Parts: sequence; structure tokens; C-alpha cells
Amino acid sequence: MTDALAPAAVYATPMRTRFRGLDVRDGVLLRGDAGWGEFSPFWDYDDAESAGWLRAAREATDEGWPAPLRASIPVNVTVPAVDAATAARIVRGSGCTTAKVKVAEPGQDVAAEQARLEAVRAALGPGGRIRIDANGAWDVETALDRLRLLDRAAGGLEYVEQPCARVEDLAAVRRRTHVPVAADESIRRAADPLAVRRAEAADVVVLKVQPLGGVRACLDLAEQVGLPVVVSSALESSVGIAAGLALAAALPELPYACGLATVRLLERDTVVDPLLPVDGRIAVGRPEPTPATLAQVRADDLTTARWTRRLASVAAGGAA
Ligand SMILES: O=C(O)CCC(=O)c1ccccc1C(=O)O
Ligand SMILES: [Mg+2]
Repeated sequence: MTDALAPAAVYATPMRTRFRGLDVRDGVLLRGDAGWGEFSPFWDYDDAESAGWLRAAREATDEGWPAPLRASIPVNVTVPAVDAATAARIVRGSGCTTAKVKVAEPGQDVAAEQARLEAVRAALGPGGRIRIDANGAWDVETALDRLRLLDRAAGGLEYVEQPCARVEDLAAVRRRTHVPVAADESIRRAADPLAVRRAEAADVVVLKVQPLGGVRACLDLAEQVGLPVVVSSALESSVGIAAGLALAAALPELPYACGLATVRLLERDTVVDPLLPVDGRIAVGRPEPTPATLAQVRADDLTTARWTRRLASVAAGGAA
């Protein structure tokens, strides 16, 4: 059977602040009977790793999502590895009472991280919550050392996301610190996401809809892992964020703020009503692109050709 999978649009937008090494975010929008879907694996992901991202997009276009159990989702403001004054400005402008702060960025020292966390605490006030994300950059001893310093600078950490890359190292850190540990890459980039549970390596799991193959796949995984879930974005446009909201809205329990307030990190969005937080929550919804919004983010011909080829290639692999 030939696959008529073709991009309805290819988008590209500059980032407001460099994040995860990205200055531009781009991807494909697909359209089906159930609505719009986003396929936007990062460029360093190969076809095999991008297959889940395509399953998530096709769930959005062909099936839609399970019924929501809640109408709005509490979210964290995401603070890139910026200077202290910029971090404070991002937090104050967000309306959120939970902040997730990037740390362990290559080339930055711990003093800059302490200053960033002190500024975020001052901006949030004593009632706010602060979590940090090290993206697996530390070894066990470095993690324990940094957690002591950064927990103090933050006036208390809600949790640390992926302090080390390996599951056994997460488990070792978890045994030796009072800061709760969240697993992100150890879930979404692992051959066996349940290894985290078996090793008792985390207190919380971060689930991202695109890399994990869709809302239903994430609901199944949440049930199997049996730990509290934080739904987080893969820096999608609002079309992709809508899938994250659908997951957060369908989980039986949602004890933490989710990392879905990332549309603000993009200069432009694919829809008329971007999925931005108001008073720390995003209303569950599914805003749609229009010809006018798509014109604002239309990728150039070269980018469009690259995504069209990539989509076909991932789809061909997935069909095998
Ligand atoms: O969790 C958030 O607040 C935002 C999402 C986020 O941090 C992220 C976005 C894209 C790729 C990786 C990550 C990450 O959690 O490391
Ligand atoms: Mg993370």
C-alpha cells in the first residue's frame, strides 16, 4: 500500500532564547480526520528514534485523544541557562508559581547556576517551587555536590530531573540525597523505560508524548511505571503542545505542574490562540492553524524539502 502521508505544512520559527542547543525550531504539521498533528523530532534523531514521534502525530490526525478528566493543567515556567536577571524576568512575566531551571549547561560554572537559582527564588517568593534539569550531565559525585549547593541556592528544590545519564547512577544519587529525582531521558530515550522502576531510580517520571509514541502509549507507560508523572513538551508549536495537554488531562492523577509552557520560547506559533499559561495554568484545548498563521511560520523551500524527505523516510521505516 502506498502511503499518501504528506506534510500539510512545514513550519520554522526562531527561538527567543537558545534552548537545548537550538536557535530555530522546525517541524511538520499533518492533518487528518481527527485534526492536526505535529511531527518534529530533533534533527539529531535518526529514523528509528523518530518513529515514535510519527506514531504520536498520526494518533493526533487519525484517532484523536481520550476524554479529558480536567479542564486546565498547572504548568511550570521553563528557564533556560540564562543570566540571573533574565531568569528573574522570565519567571516574573510567566504567572507561574513553579519554575524549571536548566543547569549543567556546557561552559557554565556553578556560580552562575547558584545566581540563577537565587534570582528565580526571589522572583517566585517562598511559596514557589523550583525544579532543576541537568539533562544527564553529572556523574554521581558531581550530582551530590551540586545538589547540596543548588538546593541551598534555590531555598529548596522540588526535584532534580535527570541528574545523571545512567539508570544505576540515578538510583545511586537518589539513595544519597533528600532531593527527589525525576527521570526524563532514562524514560524517553531508553530501550527499556521500566528499568527506572526496577532500579528504584526515580521518584517521578517525565513523559513526553512525541518521543514516547502518543497519548495512549504514555497512559499505558504511566500505569506500568506506577510513579507520579510530569508531562513535558519537546518544544513543539501549539499543535504538538495540545497532545501533551491531552495526556495531562487524561492521567488519573496529576500531582505536579507540567512542563508544557514552552510556546513562549518560540518567536512565532502555528495557531491563532497559542497554548500559553494564564495564572500558571494552560486551558486544555486544541487550537488550529489557519492559512494566516501558517503563512507566518512557513519554512523556506530547502527546509520544506528536508522535512518532506524525512517524513517519507520515517514513514517507510515504520511500515516495515
Ligand atoms: O520541561 C519543561 O519545562 C520544558 C521542556 C524541556 O525542558 C525539554 C524540551 C525539549 C527537549 C528536552 C527537554 C528536557 O526536559 O530536557
Ligand atoms: Mg529533561
